Amino acid sequence: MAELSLVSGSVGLITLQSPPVNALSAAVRRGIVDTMQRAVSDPKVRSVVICGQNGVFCGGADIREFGSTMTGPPLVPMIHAIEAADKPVVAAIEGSALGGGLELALGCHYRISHAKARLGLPEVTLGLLPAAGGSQRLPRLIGVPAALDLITTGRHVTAAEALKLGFVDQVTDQNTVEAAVQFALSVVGQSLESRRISSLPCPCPVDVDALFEGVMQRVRQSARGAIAPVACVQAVRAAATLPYAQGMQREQELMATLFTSGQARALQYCFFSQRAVSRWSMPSGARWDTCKPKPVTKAAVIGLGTMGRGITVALAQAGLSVVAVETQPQQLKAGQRAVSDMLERAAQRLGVPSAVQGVRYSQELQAVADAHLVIEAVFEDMALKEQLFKQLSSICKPDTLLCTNTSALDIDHLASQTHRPQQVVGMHFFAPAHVMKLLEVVYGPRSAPQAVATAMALGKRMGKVSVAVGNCRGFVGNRMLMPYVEEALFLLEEGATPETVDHALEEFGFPMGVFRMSDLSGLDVGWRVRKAAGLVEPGKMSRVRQGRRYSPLGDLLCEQGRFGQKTGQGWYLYETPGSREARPDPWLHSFLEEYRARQGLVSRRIDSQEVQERCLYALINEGFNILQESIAAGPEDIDMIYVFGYGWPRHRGGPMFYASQVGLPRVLQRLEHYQQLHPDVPHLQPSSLLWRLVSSGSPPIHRWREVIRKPHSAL
Ligand SMILES: CC/C=C\C=C\CC(=O)SCCNC(=O)CCNC(=O)[C@H](O)C(C)(C)COP(=O)(O)OP(=O)(O)OC[C@H]1O[C@@H](n2cnc3c(N)ncnc32)[C@H](O)[C@@H]1OP(=O)(O)O
Repeated sequence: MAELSLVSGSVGLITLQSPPVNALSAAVRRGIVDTMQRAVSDPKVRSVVICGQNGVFCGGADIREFGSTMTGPPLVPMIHAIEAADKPVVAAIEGSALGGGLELALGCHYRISHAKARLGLPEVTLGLLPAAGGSQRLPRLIGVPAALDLITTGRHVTAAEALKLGFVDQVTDQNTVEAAVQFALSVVGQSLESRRISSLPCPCPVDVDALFEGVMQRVRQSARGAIAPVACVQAVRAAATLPYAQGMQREQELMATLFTSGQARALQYCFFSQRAVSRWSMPSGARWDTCKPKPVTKAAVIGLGTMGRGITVALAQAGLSVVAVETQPQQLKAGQRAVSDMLERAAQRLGVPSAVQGVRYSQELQAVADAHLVIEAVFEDMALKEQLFKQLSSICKPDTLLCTNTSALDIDHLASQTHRPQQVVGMHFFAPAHVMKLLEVVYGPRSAPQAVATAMALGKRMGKVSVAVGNCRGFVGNRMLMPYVEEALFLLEEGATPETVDHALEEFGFPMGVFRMSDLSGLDVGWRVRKAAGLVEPGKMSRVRQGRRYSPLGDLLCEQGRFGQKTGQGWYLYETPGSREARPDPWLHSFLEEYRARQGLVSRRIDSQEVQERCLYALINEGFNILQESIAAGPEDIDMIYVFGYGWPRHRGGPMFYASQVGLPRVLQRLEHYQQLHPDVPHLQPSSLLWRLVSSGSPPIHRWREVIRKPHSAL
C-alpha cells in the first residue's frame, strides 16, 4: 500500500506501507501509481515527497512474488511516470534504498538521504540485474566505472559514499522526511529537464571496448559460472553505447533470461534460507521463539592457536570483554601479538575504535572463572579436551556455558566430563574464524535449549550465519565432506589426477578443488583424524579397512612428510613451503602410476561429469542421511552450511537445493549406477530418505520436511 497526505500546505507526501521493508509488492506498486496520479492532478500539490513507513525507504521488489505470476502495475512504467511528472518529486531515504527501491529513487528528481541509510543495487546477488531502469540510469548519473562496480558487486554503500558518487543530493542526520519536505518546497518552479536521468547522455569512457573487455574478463573470472554478473556488464554496456530506449530494451531482454534461470532461483532460495536458519528447532521441539538467550558480556577463549586467535578477534569485535588463556608462554606471546594486530588492522580498515583493550591474556585457566561463556579451542585431542572440561566444570560458575570448537569430536562425551552437561554446546568456527561467516552450533542430547539459544544469539552478534545442528561425527559439514573426499581419492586410484578432479570441481563453481583445498588446510589434519579412528596402517597399502573400501593415498603422502602448502609438497608442488601457487607435480603423477601398478589397478580416462557426480552425489547422499537422522532440521540448514563454510557456489543454492534442481530421481539413479560399479563403497548406497522422497513424487524442496517427518511405515 501507499498513502498520500498533504503536508506544509503544498507537498504531497506519499508513504510506502508494507512492513518490514516496504518491498514493492503488487499492492505497493498499485498504491504508488494511484497516489502519484492523484498528487499530479491535485492543484494544491506543488511538489511530492516519497518516503517509507517505519524508517525504511524501500527494500526493493518483493522477492516472494518472483516465484509466482506477477500481477499489478509493472515497475518500469511506474518509475517513468514519476520521472515524467511536471512537479518535483523528492525521495526521502531512510534505512535502506535497495534494488527496485533505489531504482524508484533514481526515477525521482531529487534524493535526500539520512546519514545512516544504506543504498545499492544488490539484484546481482539474487541472480538478477537492476531491470527497472537502474542499469541505464545509474551509469548516466555517476559514470560507467562507478556504476559497473555497484551493479556487478551489488554492494551496499553508505549515504556519504552515495553523496560522493553523486546519486544522492543531500545527506542529513536530522528528520529525513522533514528535510525532504523543506527541499521539495524550495525547488518548486525550477526546471526539471536536467533532473530526469533517463534524458541525460551517458558519460562515455574514451575506449569503451577496452574498458568493457577488461571488466568482462575480471567479472567472468570471479563469477565462477554465475551468469548475472555477466548480464550486468552487458546491460551497463548498453547504457554506454545505446540511446536510452534501446538500452532499456536490452535491459529487459537480459532480465528475461535471468529471471527464469535456475541460478536466480538458487540465489533467492539462499536469501531466504540465510534468514530461515536463525529460526532453529531441536528434535525435542525446543525452538528459537520459545527460548530466550542468556546475556553474555564476558567470554573466555582457551588456546591461542590459529582458531583461538580468530575466535578471540570475532568476540572482541562483537563488543565482548574477552579473556584469552594459553598455557604455553611462547604461544601466548605470539597469540597476543597476532590478535592485537588483527584487531588494529580491522579498526583501521573500518574506521572504528580498536577492540584491543577488550582482550586480557592469561596463562592461568583460573582466569576464566567469571566468564559467562567459555570457548575451548585447544588441540583436537579428546583426552586433552576431556581433561579441560573436567577442570572448567569446577572453575566456572554453575551457569557458565561451556563450548567446544571441536570440528568432529563427540559433544555429548565432553558434556559428560562436567557437572553441567546441559550447559555444553559445540561452537564450530571455520578458519579464519574472524572472517568466515559460518558457525555450526552443535547440541548434544543433553544440551539445554537455552544454551543453544545463547550460542545462536552470540553467533548473530559476531555477524555469523549460525546453524543449529545435532551431535554426530563431523556434525553436518565435515560429515558430508568425508564421502566427497573419499570419492576424490578413489578417482585418483582409478586413473584421475589431482588436476583433473580439481578442474571438474572448480568448473562446477568451487573456488578450489578438493586437492588444492587439502594442500591449503594441511594433509596432516585428516591423517590425525584417520589415525584416531584406527584407519591408518603405516607403510601398508591395503585398500579395505574396517570392512570397506579405503584409499591409503593420503596416508602415504603424509608418511613422506608431504603435508601440502606448508611443506611445499602435497598433492601439488609449491615453489617454497608456504607459497600458494599450486603446480602439477611430476613426482606425484609417477607415484600414482606406481601405486596403481602395485595395486593391479587399470587406469582409465575419467571425465568431469563422473568427477562431479561421484564427489557431489556422495556428499548429497550423506546430506539425506543427516536429514533422515534429524541432525539438521531441514535442507536449508545443510545448504547454508555448505554455502557459507565450504565454498559451495551460491548460485547453485547449496547441495540439497542442487539435488532438487538436478531432479531427485536422477540423483538416485546415478547413485545406484555408481553403487553397482563400486559395491564396496557404503556412501554410494542411496539414502532411504532419498528413496522416500522419490517415491513420494519428488516434492519441491520446501516440502521435504513433510516427508522427513512422516513415519517410514506410512509408505
Ligand atoms: C520484474 C522485476 C523487476 C524488477 C526487479 C527489481 C529487483 C529487486 O528489487 S530485487 C530485490 C532487491 N533488494 C534486495 O536485495 C534487498 C533485500 N533485503 C535486504 O537486504 C535486507 O532485508 C534489508 C532490506 C537490508 C533489511 O535487513 P534487516 O533489517 O537485517 O532485515 P532482514 O532480516 O534481512 O529482513 C526482514 C524480513 O524482510 C524480508 N525481506 C527483506 N527484503 C525483502 C524483499 N525485497 N522482498 C521480500 N521480502 C524481503 C526478509 O526475508 C525477512 O523476512 P524473513 O521472513 O525473515 O525471511
